Amino acid sequence: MCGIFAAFRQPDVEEIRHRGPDWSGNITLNSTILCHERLAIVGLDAGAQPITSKDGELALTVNGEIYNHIQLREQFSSYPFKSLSDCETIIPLYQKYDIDAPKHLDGMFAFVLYDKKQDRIIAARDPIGITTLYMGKNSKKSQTVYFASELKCLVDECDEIIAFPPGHVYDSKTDKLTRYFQPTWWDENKIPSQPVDYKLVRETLEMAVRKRLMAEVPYGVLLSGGLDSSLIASIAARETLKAANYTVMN
Ligand SMILES: NC(=O)C[C@H](N)C(=O)O
Repeated sequence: MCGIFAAFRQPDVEEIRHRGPDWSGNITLNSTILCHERLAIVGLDAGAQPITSKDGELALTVNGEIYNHIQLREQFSSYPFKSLSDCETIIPLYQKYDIDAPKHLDGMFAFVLYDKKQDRIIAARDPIGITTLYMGKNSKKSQTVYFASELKCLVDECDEIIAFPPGHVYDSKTDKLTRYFQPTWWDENKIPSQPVDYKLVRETLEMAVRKRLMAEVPYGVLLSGGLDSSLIASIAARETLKAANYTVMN
């Protein structure tokens, strides 16, 4: 499991080292530090983080898997990607959409992006909070904001800590958290009138499992033994076999 840590306008701290374990990286720009402990899943050889933009003005640290990264690469075909990392697609998304960037991601993620020119930090967490992220402040350093995958990175330094709310984005420019995930089904007045379409349920579940199998490393399924996990395991097994046959035939 990857781990991230960021201290906006206050470098220091080493508490996330135990995660990864494939790579440890950090970058300091102005007085902001971003750290990354990597468990390599996609873009194995060149996906080390923090990732920077070509001009070095943007730096990014991510714990997550971006399922629509191939589509995003196609969308930003003129962006000079440095790696095959799924996470690098967040940089051109930020350049185009600013704090709306997370709206265009399909995945589980927690990321922190630092914009050097603006001395600005953006952080976001996936729509339902699959990936952990905490945010902290220290009342004696009013300018400083901390982010980390684990609470223990922040407890010694911060006197105010929150679990970063799922589906939100933080912007240091306004010092505000904004909800970006606003699904239409949240409107309690919208009661679906369509009868259940079991074929659609099946296809949607299959698609959901398939897109999570994008790893370039071996994977497994943690089973509780109930109906849901058994279904997921059987779809995963079938999809893996299909992919293996396809690879052999080609
Ligand atoms: N695993 C991660 O959280 C980061 C990225 N998806 C990688 O494969 O390196």
